[in-house]
Amino acid sequence: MTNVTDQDRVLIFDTTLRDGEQSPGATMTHAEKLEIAELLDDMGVDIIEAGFPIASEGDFKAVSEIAERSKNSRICGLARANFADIDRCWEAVKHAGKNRIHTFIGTSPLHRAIPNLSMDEMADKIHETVSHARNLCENVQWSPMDATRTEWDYLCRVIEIAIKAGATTINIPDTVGYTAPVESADLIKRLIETVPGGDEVVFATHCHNDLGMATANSLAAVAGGARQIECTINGLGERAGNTALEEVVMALRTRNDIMPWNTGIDTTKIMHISRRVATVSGFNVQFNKAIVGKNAFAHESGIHQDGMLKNRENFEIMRPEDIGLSGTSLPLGKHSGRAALRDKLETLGYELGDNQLRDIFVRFKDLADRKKEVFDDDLIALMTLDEEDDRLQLVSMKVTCGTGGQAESTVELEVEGKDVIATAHGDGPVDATFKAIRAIYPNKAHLQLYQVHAVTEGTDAQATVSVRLEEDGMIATGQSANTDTVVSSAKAYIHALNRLIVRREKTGPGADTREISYKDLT
Ligand SMILES: CC(=O)SCCNC(=O)CCNC(=O)[C@H](O)C(C)(C)COP(=O)(O)OP(=O)(O)OC[C@H]1O[C@@H](n2cnc3c(N)ncnc32)[C@H](O)[C@@H]1OP(=O)(O)O
Ligand SMILES: CC(C)C(=O)C(=O)O
Repeated sequence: MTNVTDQDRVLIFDTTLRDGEQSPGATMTHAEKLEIAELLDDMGVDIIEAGFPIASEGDFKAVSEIAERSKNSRICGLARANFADIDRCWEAVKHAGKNRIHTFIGTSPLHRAIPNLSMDEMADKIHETVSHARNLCENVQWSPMDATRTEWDYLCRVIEIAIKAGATTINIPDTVGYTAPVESADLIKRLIETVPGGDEVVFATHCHNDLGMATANSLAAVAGGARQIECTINGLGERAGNTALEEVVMALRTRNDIMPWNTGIDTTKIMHISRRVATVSGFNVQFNKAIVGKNAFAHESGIHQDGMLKNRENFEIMRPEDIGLSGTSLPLGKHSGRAALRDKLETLGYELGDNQLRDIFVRFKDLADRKKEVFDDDLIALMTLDEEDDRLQLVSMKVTCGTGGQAESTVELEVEGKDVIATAHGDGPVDATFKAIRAIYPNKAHLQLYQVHAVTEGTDAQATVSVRLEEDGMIATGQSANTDTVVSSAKAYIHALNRLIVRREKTGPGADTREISYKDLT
């Protein structure tokens, strides 16, 4: 085992600002780095790897300022195996109340070939550089890069040298995401047991996700005796990324029965920092990403929604509140059932009997078949529109429009039980459609208002159209919601006309002296 005093405690080492920033395109500004470091410090990250100070003036300044501002976390910088890197790193991290120099060199046969060093020459370099780092800083981490592809005997030898030279943490990087969970646990366990002094340092695990096993490998390493997990927010990092902080932390918390190790992370801060890192890095989180994906606590299908409404534990192993979300989301879509629809309508203030629910459910499914997600406004629009007593009903319509000529609209209406078709041309598809409706049902009503709102998000948003007609001082308004703006416009116009007809009738005999005349143009 390691020298972590509390053997149940796993240290969280966050490298979002170093390995995370190495994701092509994820570069963050100075101010953004300071903000993320503050959030990491505030959420209880034990060690923040704030950058690679020799890499650039900007990295040096960022690490220095993060070190100056740090409150609780230990601030660490990365350095290659040479004095210049280590000195520069120390210059930056020395401002922190708690600091660390992290120095590394590639120890696998492939990586030894890069600087063209023999095994003995590399061993000497490790001794020199770790000793140098330790003379500057009492907290030194050493990493044999590509450890999981390094020969066992050589790995033991160089780790022993680093420990003797003063390293306090030995990190075992799976640099190319090559290892598997069983191997990861076994490697750490055997290193701790075999390397002299192995039980006096902290062993750490640094996994990459090339085969999608970073989280599993990190947790297996902890089972093998590692007491520090290196990770990043949202799993940001080189290639397929690093172990995701939110995954290992929530896994340890949720399955503490079989993984009895704790972290110091305030998990309620996870969602906020995940969103900030996504924004500043420009790397959106995939919808189905564990813990922080948009769908991680969302249930659309009817059977799941019904189960959730009866008991959330039916389909949730964590509480969304534990990561800082306000609650579960039950988005309505084509897979939803009556239970979720009724629940949602009730929260919107609609109390429905069974028959009403049945009717609205049919209309809801019809809409959901045309739309990815049905939002609250969609439901309100569905509830508001009642087409029961309409004299004029839209049967079908077809519109041709574009460049090089007037728009043409052919509309088929059912007028008091009889189907009538008219074709008209106009200045755009809506104008042509209104003219076709007027050809079928002539009237002298003036169009006082025509308004379109996209009430929901996306290109498949529902367009809510409002139309106001005025005839002889009588005003009638109509509304409609549809994913097709022109269809929505036609329906709103027809809705207003229907209301006008009712108004005329309500003003008594003689009020509507005009005959309803229409032409069958088919
Ligand atoms: C697995 C990891 O994530 S390791 C960290 C990787 N991160 C980065 O590389 C990001 C920051 N890096 C940089 O800004 C630049 O690479 C710098 C400033 C560090 C170096 O830039 P340059 O001097 O132009 O070198 P360049 O990047 O072309 O090559 C890397 C050099 O470092 C050497 N090197 C690589 N790792 C180590 C090491 N651990 N110890 C000593 N030298 C090393 C290489 O052999 C090569 O040296 P050479 O130029 O003498 O052949
Ligand atoms: C510097 C080391 C720890 C690294 O990032 C890796 O090996 O992936």
